[in-house]
Amino acid sequence: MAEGAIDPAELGGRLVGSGADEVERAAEAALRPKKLEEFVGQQVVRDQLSLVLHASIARDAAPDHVLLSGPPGLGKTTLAMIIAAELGTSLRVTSGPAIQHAGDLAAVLSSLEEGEVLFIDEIHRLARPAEELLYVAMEDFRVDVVVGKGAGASAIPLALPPFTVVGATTRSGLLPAPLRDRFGFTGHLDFYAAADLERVILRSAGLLGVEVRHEAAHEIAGRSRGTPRIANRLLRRVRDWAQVRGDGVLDLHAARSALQVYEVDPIGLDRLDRAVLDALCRRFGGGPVGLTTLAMMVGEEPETVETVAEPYLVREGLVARTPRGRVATAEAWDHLGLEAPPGTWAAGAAAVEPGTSQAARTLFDEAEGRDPRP
Ligand SMILES: Nc1ncnc2c1ncn2[C@@H]1O[C@H](COP(=O)(O)OP(=O)(O)OP(=O)(O)O)[C@@H](O)[C@H]1O
Repeated sequence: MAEGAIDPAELGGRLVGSGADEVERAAEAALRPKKLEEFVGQQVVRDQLSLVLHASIARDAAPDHVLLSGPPGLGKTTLAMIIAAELGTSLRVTSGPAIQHAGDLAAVLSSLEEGEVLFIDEIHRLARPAEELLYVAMEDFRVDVVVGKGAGASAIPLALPPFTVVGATTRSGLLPAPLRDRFGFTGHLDFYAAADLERVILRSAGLLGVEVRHEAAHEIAGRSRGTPRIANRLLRRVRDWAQVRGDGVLDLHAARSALQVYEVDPIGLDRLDRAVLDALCRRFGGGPVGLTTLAMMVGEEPETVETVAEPYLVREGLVARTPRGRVATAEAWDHLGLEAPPGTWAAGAAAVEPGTSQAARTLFDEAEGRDPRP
């Protein structure tokens, strides 16, 4: 690597993608809040959860099962760890995709100790037989162990000690109602306000032992897509820049220069996001255009465009999903510094319906199976 170059290998992917790989998870571990009071923002969920936990501690009983829903990188795993820590118990971790058969889940459940917290990430991806086993375990603290095969098979009930399931999901709409109903408390994590992300950045900078100016924290927060994981990731990249090309202090100049190197624009769009907008507006006159065609134009798989770039573009009101395909909103044209020509969807939609971005968000929420935001 050339002297002064910044190595993006640690990222293992997109700088502003909200998922995380193994390498990144290790970097994140050091920055995780350990107590509820250190968990920044999400005031409503924090208050509600605090009541659930303190009541259970006062009663000396395992709390109700907890379901945490919300997009990736907003703190579901962190909250699960905090729940176990606040209860003074240990956390067992598994995930929907890791459990292939009901027997795998039975093995995990039957090894739980009294009061332990079982964290099931991506719980909406559990296979149906495992789901059914989980209902019974959550409700009756019992698993039925099947012995033998075929007509001679019998189920031997095995009592489990009281425990608490913390389920995390990015798609709560996909959870079957019987499973959702087994959770006594559901907390929905929403994207963070910029002021909260600034606090996340200042806290993380303290833990990393770097000096960050308020204006720099503000700048990074504004480009972090409402997501603490991205805020921490951008902070680490700005730290790299400051150490390699600056004087080690994370000031506004360092923040802007580093984020320019990584092509993260002032509202947090990266190269793929901009390529999608560009193709939509310049190549397809603002759409509507089908996902496959759009993906082909930007040289990506349709799934990548749909799951990686599109959610944020839709949330920001730059792209709308209509029954006839993707369309660029007036905000998208604006962001690219272009004027929506007459006859485009944006020009027409803006004239008919002034709250274009709200309309786009509503479409997105409906597509995600969530209630449209007010
Ligand atoms: N409220 C918060 N305050 C401070 N840091 C936070 C907060 N929420 C998340 N973080 C940080 O963001 C990173 C990602 O959080 P976490 O892994 O808990 O997200 P997640 O919702 O479980 O994501 P995924 O669904 O991808 O597993 C962690 O490093 C964590 O420390």
